[in-house]
Order: sequence, then C-alpha cells, then structure tokens
Amino acid sequence: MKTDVLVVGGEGDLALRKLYPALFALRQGGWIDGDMRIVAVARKSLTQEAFTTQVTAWYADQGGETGSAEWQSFLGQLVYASLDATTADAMSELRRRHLSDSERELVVYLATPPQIFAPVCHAMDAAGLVRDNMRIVVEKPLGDDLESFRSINADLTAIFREDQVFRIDHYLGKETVQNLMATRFANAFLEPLWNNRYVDNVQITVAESIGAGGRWDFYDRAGAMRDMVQNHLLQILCIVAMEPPAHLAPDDVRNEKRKVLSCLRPMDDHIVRENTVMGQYTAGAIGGKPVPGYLEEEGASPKSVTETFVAIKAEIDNWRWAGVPFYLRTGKRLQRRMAEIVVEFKDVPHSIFGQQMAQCCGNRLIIRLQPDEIIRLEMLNKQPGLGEDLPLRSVSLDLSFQSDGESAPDAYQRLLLDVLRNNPTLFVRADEVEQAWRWIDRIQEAWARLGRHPQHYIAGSWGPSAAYALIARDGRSWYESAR
Ligand SMILES: NC(=O)C1=CN([C@@H]2O[C@H](COP(=O)(O)OP(=O)(O)OC[C@H]3O[C@@H](n4cnc5c(N)ncnc54)[C@H](OP(=O)(O)O)[C@@H]3O)[C@@H](O)[C@H]2O)C=CC1
Ligand SMILES: O=C1O[C@H](COP(=O)(O)O)[C@@H](O)[C@H](O)[C@H]1O
Repeated sequence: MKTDVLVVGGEGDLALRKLYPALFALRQGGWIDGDMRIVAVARKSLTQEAFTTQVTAWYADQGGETGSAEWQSFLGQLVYASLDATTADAMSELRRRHLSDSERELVVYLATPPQIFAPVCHAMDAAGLVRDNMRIVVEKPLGDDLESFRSINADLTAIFREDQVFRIDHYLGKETVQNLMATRFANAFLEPLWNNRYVDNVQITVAESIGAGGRWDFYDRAGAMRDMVQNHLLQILCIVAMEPPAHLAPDDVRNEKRKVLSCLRPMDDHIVRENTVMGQYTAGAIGGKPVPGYLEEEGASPKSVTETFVAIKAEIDNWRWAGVPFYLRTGKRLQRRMAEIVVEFKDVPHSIFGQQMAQCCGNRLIIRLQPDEIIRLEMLNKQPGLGEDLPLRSVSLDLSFQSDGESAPDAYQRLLLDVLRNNPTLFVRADEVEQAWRWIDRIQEAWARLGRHPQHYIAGSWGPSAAYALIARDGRSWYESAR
C-alpha cells in the first residue's frame, strides 16, 4: 500500500533530530518506497532549499552521511509548506497541492505543542484530510493530569477512531524493551522465577546527564514526574510486570499493561511521604565539565521548585508481585546517561557456603536500555583453583541478542515503521494513559498538600541523599550506584 506522511511541526526539534533521520534509515533499509511523499509543515517562511539544507545540517550534526546519492534522493521526497496548520483554508490548499490522492494511505505526525492538537485536527477535518485510511501519531506529554488528558483525548477521538490514534512512548520502541518481552515470553526458564517467590525487588533507573537547558519553560511546567515517570518509567514497569499476553496482538499486550497499571497501589499522604523523593540539581560537574544548576539554566526562573529527579517505591497489588517493591528513579544531570532495569532475585533458602554468600552479590537480571544494550544474568559460580572451601565469585551470562558490530535501530525507526504497517502494539492505548495519570495525580496532589519541595543534589551525583535512604530503609541499595 502506498503511503504519504505529513509532519505537522516539520521543522521543529523532534522532526529534525528524530523523524527525518528515522525515515531515511527506513528508506535505506528498503522499508519505505522512494515515492513516499513526506510533507513538512510549519509557519516559518522557508524556501524548499532552505528547508532541505536545514534537514541536511541536522543530520550531518548527528554524524549522518549526507554526501550520498541516496541522501539526495531522500531529500527529493521531502516537501516543505509554510502554513498555519490550525487554519482550515491553509490545510485545504495543502491537500489540494500535495495530498490529493485519497487512495494513498496517510500518516499524520503531530510534532507540535499539544495545545494545538485539537485545532490542527479540526482544520484537517474541515479541509477533507481526515479519511478512513489515515492514522495520526501524537507525542507525549498527553496533558499534565488526568483531566487535561481526557480533554485532549476527547478532541482527538471526536475526529478519529481509537485505532487511528497512535500515542507514542518512544521507550517502547527501544530494542532492549522489546528484547525483554522476548526474554520473558520466548523462554521457559524465566517464567517460573518471575514472581514474588523468587524476585526480591525490581529497580528501574533512567538517568540522564543532560539538563533542562534549551527547553526550560516546557520542562519546568512538567517536572520529572510528568516528563518521565508518567510515561516511560511506568511503561517499562508494565513490560516487566505484566502477565503473559495470550498473543502478541496489540490489544492483548495493551490489556495486560493496563491491568498492571490498575494494580499499582494508590498512594495516600503517608505513603507519599515515606515512598517518594523529589530532587532538583544544583551546579556541579559531569565528566569533568562544570554545569549550571537548574535555577541557573538559560531562561530559568530562580524560584522554581520543579523536581528534576524523582525516586519512588511502588507496589503492585496482585498475586504475582505482592510484597515485591519496584524502585523507580529518574533525573536530569545525573552522573551519566544510563537506563536499566535490574531484577534482583532472592537468596537461596539455605546457604551451604557460610558467610561467603553474604559477601557475594546474588542473582540479578540486568536489562540495560542505554547507552549500550545488554541483557545479563549475574550468577554465583566457583572460583577456579584448588581452594578447599569452594570459594564463590559472581559471573555474568550475556543474554544479549545482538551480534558484534550490529547496531540496534533507533526507537523512532521502529515506531514509525509500525505506524506505517498499522501495528499499534507498541503504542499506548487511552485507558493506559488514563490509569497512569490517575496514579501520578494522587502523588502530585499529595506533594502539594504536604508542601513538599525538592531536595537539592549536585549535578554529576546520583541524586539526593533521600533517594539512598528510601531504598536503604528496606536494607537494599541501588544497583548502579553501588558499583
Ligand atoms: N524534541 C523532543 O525530543 C521531544 C518532543 N516531544 C514532543 O513533540 C512535540 C514537538 O516537540 P519539539 O519538536 O521539541 O518542539 P519545537 O518547538 O521544536 O517544534 C514545534 C514545531 O511545531 C511548529 N508549529 C507550531 N505551531 C504551528 C502551527 N500553528 N502550524 C504549523 N506548525 C506549527 C513549529 O514551527 P513554527 O513555529 O515555525 O510554526 C515547529 O516546527 C511536542 O509535543 C513535544 O512535547 C516529545 C518527546 C521528545
Ligand atoms: O521524552 C523524553 O525523553 C528524553 C529522554 O529520552 P532518551 O531516549 O534520550 O532516553 C528526555 O530527555 C526528555 O526530557 C523527555 O521529554
């Protein structure tokens, strides 16, 4: 089926940094045709040439090879139109000039601020761009609480069917997140261990070394909780905790994720006080380079109390996970960029190795999403040698799926291809987003009631000391910071 793509917000950061490189990689891989039209719209008045020069510059900046005939040919697929996408007349003219063939499927990517999702959709509708064979892709953040999400969603679903709406959470497009599903559900050996009988705790860390500079205003309205926890961290938690779906069909997977979200224990003020930590970075150094504090970033308001770090102990009230804490943490300007899931298994019920067991690390499954993509099982093993007392050591089994030199596709490649294939499995359904907001809203409301302010942490650290205390109270420690 022939498809065209319309990128609304086509010269913004997301489009230039992620979407065009991903589309080009799909073209290189033979996944999309050379005759696909990619129409970019934004209000800025740019000539076609100035636009393609900009696309090339951004791609080159990321190390892309722009001298090839293939790149030139890809640029030939791009069309730039300067217009206000909230205006029906302008969208009508766009359809007439570039998207008039209604036999071709149409994917519309809303790479704009969410405030204009509704007016853009209405303008498309009035312009006759909305049709059965089109799909619409929307980016997070979808609202900043349950109520605003419902309002955005009502606007979208007044015009589109649910199966036409693709809500992106780019963490679901990361290769290792999908590998986790393969590891869990394609192998028999893990499933019997994947429950509260054998798992002691789960840790999910998404650490960033970058700060909020460059998009301070947006970030300050969201904070780490809305920007990262509501979507990426909760989606990862769902993939770790969900029951095996009956099939890989989109709704089977999404039903299981939604069930996990609805089993998250709601937090009252007492639990919020005990089980959540907010932080905000102050000036420090990362990789030896000094970096400003959150309140000194360009465009910052010096009194902001927005959290740039969150740590949470979450509990899932169901048979499989009762009693197993899920420790989540994410933050900006942490020591380094790293995202990983650590599943720590319980100790053996009786040790025949005496004190050694207490000194060695036990069994862990480590699923690292970035910077490198690793799935590793840590086990105890005998140290080689003639020692009489069977000395133990920790060894790692590498369960990664990639062969040497093979690089994983970027998440946006995978997700864009799935939109083109009309496969919504890795996209988030409205009821999942609602359930996630419901849980997050309670925490945010409790923070407001309790007058909670973020604790300071130095840029380049692993977050405020309270985050260590949160897990230490349970006699445990964060895996990464302990190494
Ligand atoms: N950048 C990122 O890495 C990520 C972004 N997102 C989300 O993606 C969306 C886009 O983000 P980002 O690219 O960073 O934002 P930018 O501000 O960089 O880009 C927004 C784009 O929308 C265009 N635009 C705004 N209003 C209109 C209008 N009325 N008609 C036509 N075009 C318009 C802007 O151009 P102009 O002003 O010329 O019209 C610009 O091209 C947001 O919802 C954001 O939250 C989500 C995750 C990551
Ligand atoms: O959605 C977002 O994600 C990025 C982090 O994505 P990653 O793939 O680079 O880990 C984050 O920086 C940004 O604040 C947030 O909006």
